[in-house]
Amino acid sequence: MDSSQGPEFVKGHGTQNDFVILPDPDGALILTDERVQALCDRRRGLGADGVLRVIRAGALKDAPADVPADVWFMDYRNADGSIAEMCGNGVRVFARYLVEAGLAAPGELPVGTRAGVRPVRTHDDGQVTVDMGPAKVFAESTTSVSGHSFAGVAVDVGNPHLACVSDVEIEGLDLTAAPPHDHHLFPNGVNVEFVQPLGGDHVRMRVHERGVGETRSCGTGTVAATVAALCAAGADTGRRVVHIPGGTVEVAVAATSSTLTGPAVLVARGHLDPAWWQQP
Ligand SMILES: N[C@@H](CCC[C@H](N)C(=O)O)C(=O)O
Repeated sequence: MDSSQGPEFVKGHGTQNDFVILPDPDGALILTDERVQALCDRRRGLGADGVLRVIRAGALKDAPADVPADVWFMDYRNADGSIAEMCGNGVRVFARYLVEAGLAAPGELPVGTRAGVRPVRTHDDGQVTVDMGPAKVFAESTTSVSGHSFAGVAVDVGNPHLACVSDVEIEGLDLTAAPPHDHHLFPNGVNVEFVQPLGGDHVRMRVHERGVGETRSCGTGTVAATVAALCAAGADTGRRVVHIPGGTVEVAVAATSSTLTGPAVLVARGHLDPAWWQQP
């Protein structure tokens, strides 16, 4: 890196869930909560829902032991600086970056995450498929928004979700504040999805994300939404086309795993100003 330049960044999104990508293979950057918050701030920073640091698993102290040291690891941070175990849209954008940067060949590639290694496949049409691992229902719970009460299922997608299926018109829900949740069931917070069946395999979804707020899409959330929609239809496995404000993804749920397929777009590349990086 030229000493007159700050760290390199790339901006990208998956169905408008947007991220700042920070290439940092050896873990040289000191990625404080304050820097993540500033990077994600849409006025004083670049603006994003989260940060994806690109680091070799062997260079990250808290990488899970089952992630080989030479695998590229997605060190994900929410906009508030908090660490989350998994980010489904982020993994797609991360894989797109690895291929565009010449760090991985197109096609099948592994990505390390705090939920373990996730196999990813990049497609020539710009779509990316992630094997999201098992999505496990572990309880039932409730929340309430805009005067409506919602019953939902707690789903572990590597990170925690409460996915609520109803016939309520979700467009009108006020998601400016975090929906209330059971703190005993979700001691580390929760992502809350509101799911509206549209007929056939199609559902509409909105989400309030832990550590971010309402986002235009949440990949792990679309998996939780699909599990909940299948449950509501009396099924354990199947597929759903999930329509989120930022676009459309396809989710398939099998007995022991799930896949998420959707677009991944790189928007811009550049370098942070060195003075800004020192005092964001
Ligand atoms: N938007 C992400 C989820 C990011 C993490 C989530 N906010 C959490 O804290 O668990 C996705 O695409 O899955």
